[in-house]
Amino acid sequence: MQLVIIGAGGHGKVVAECAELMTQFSQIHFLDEQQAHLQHYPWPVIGRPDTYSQYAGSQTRFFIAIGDNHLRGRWVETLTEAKCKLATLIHPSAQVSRHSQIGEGTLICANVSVNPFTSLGISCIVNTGAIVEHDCKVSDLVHIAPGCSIAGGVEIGRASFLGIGTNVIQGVRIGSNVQTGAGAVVLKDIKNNQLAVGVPARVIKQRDC
Ligand SMILES: CC(=O)SCCNC(=O)CCNC(=O)[C@H](O)C(C)(C)COP(=O)(O)OP(=O)(O)OC[C@H]1O[C@@H](n2cnc3c(N)ncnc32)[C@H](O)[C@@H]1OP(=O)(O)O
Repeated sequence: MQLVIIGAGGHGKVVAECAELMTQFSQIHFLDEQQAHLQHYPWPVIGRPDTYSQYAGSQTRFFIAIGDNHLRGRWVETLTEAKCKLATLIHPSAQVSRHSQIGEGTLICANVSVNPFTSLGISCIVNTGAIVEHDCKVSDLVHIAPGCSIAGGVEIGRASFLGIGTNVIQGVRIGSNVQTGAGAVVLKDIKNNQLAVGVPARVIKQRDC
């Protein structure tokens, strides 16, 4: 099975290394706009993203290594319409409960813990060292940045981004397209399309839908 990763930026490197450590892909390639500048990579950059269909087939899995949640979502739509299959990548050092559900195209990075009866949607990023406790519902396209701790029974809506080191107490509901700042401590619900920062987290801005 070969893996074709769309996006060879910083996040792409983390994705490729995770895939390499999983040892189930015979080849790992990138598609990126910056093909000419990335020849030093250990994983070849074989074309631009818009050439993806050339690589589709039963022996190929795709992974979208784009940090922007909304842009990643557009790629999910494109690849799904083209019937391209997405890989789900789980770093060997991660602890993922067998009683949790992980959606297609999701990345679980090094030293992450996902506890029982938690579900993660399609094309989420659970970044390095994050903890997602029991009974959480994490919707599609959510990014949980490195070092976040999400307590039990938390809900996180579509395409939200929890900034690095965010802590969320149990039972909180975070809407869709929410962003939290680095180090935020979320003690109460956050509605859709809001940016919240600080300890405790307070909403400071509306985000574009
Ligand atoms: C592997 C990886 O690298 S994954 C990526 C990890 N990266 C992150 O998690 C980034 C998180 N980003 C942040 O925390 C940013 O500071 C953001 C998104 C909150 C900034 O949002 P912006 O809309 O640009 O806000 P801006 O910088 O104008 O700040 C607005 C106010 O919030 C304050 N503020 C910004 N970030 C924070 C924060 N994390 N905590 C507390 N206050 C903050 C600013 O000081 C400013 O206050 P002021 O109005 O009193 O001067």
